[in-house]
Amino acid sequence: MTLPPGSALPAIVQTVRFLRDPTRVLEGNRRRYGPVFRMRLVGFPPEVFVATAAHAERIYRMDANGGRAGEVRRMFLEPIVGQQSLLSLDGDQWMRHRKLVNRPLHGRAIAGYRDEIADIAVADIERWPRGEPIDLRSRMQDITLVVILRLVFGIRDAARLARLRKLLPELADVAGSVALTVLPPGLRSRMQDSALLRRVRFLPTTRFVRLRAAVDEIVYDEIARRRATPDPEATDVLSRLLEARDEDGEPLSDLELRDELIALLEAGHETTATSLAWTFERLVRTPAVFDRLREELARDDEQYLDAVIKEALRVRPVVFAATRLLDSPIELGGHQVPAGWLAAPVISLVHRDPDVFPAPDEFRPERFLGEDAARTQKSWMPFGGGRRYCAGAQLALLEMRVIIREVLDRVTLTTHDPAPEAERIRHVTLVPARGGRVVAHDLARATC
Ligand code: HEM
Repeated sequence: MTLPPGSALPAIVQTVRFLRDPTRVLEGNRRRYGPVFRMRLVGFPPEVFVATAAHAERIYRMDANGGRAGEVRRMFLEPIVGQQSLLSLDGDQWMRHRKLVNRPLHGRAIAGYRDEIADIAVADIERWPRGEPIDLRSRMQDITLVVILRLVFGIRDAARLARLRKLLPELADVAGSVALTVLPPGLRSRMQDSALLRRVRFLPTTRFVRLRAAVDEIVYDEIARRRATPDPEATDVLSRLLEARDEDGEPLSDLELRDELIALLEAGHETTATSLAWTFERLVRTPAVFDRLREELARDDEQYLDAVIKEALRVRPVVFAATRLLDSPIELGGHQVPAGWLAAPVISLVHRDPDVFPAPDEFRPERFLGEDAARTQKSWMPFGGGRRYCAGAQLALLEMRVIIREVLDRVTLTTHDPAPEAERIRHVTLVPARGGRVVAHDLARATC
């Protein structure tokens, strides 16, 4: 059996092209080589990409045995999320964490969050300037950051909340900056650990270490305070994790709790904010859908809202691939993929499969309503798949539902530019190149 087909261009050329326009490169490769193709990206093992739900499913099935997602993510995320979180662990350790973290992030545990998410959103929307362009992605980041700090970290103290609201975006920015991520991991950690280099202020590692230390000080102090005075009524995720015990009756250590909190923030804050920004970016450019959504919400029917959210996550999935590192070889589409390779279901390509989603570039929430909905099920994977399926998917969908409703209850949004915003790569996500720019108008004034 042969290796999957792919470009013979040098890795550096493939990488530069990919970073400039990932969707176009991936689409181009699918057209040229079919639904299973290989690429070389600088600094990473050889990688196979797949573009159909059936092939993606085969890769997700490796989660039980032979596919490591944690090791892949550590290549990007270890400096910020550490080694002891759901994002970065594999094997039995990962399973122990997953069981403990799943409980506070599911079903009834988060159902009670609705009102608090709405209050956080309303407080922010009230402050939006009216009649001038705003960058929706950063507005949404503000909202989803406070949601995580209050409902996941359980922070109530206003001064502490304000401090983390300032520090965390700065930390995320420097952690994801090109200057830091291009450094090979070994060199990066030596630079971070060197007392001498830490005095060189302009180095990205110096700024990163300083910010991480400032955040850690607050997070560890919060953990210590809450251990000292547990509140049995508290419903935030940290309070529940402090109570949680594994099968051997062991709690999570302070280090594990720290890594887990930062991982939930890292995985859950920008992804949700960007998905919301894309949803509005699509809505303002598809007036018929926007009008129908308003009408259905006025009737208090959320079915169409759910379809809008699904369609936005389909046509603009923020995480474009759910990558695994292969422990053992796998056969994909008649090709042999060796152990040691990366294997990535490309979510954005699966979501554009024209056999499942006719006219895939159109924003058509109706695909997810009525009889059509059933055949989309296996091919809709914005939250990944297999055992590593997003642990915060229910919370993310709840946030999106509540925040969109609160926005539409208060303002109407318009754009002067009918052209779609381009996709720009940021860390492992695809964000709107102009930040999801819209103009907000007070509802009362706009409708009179
Ligand atoms: C719309 C928003 C979100 C999107 C699109 C999203 C997407 C994803 C994707 C694609 C993965 C990788 C799955 C895989 O490898 O198969 C993932 C993993 C993860 N997500 Fe999300 N996510 C979102 C929101 C959240 C939120 C709100 C949280 C928690 C507060 C969260 C926590 C996690 C965690 C902990 C993982 C790692 C799970 C594991 O490996 O066991 N995510 N997410």
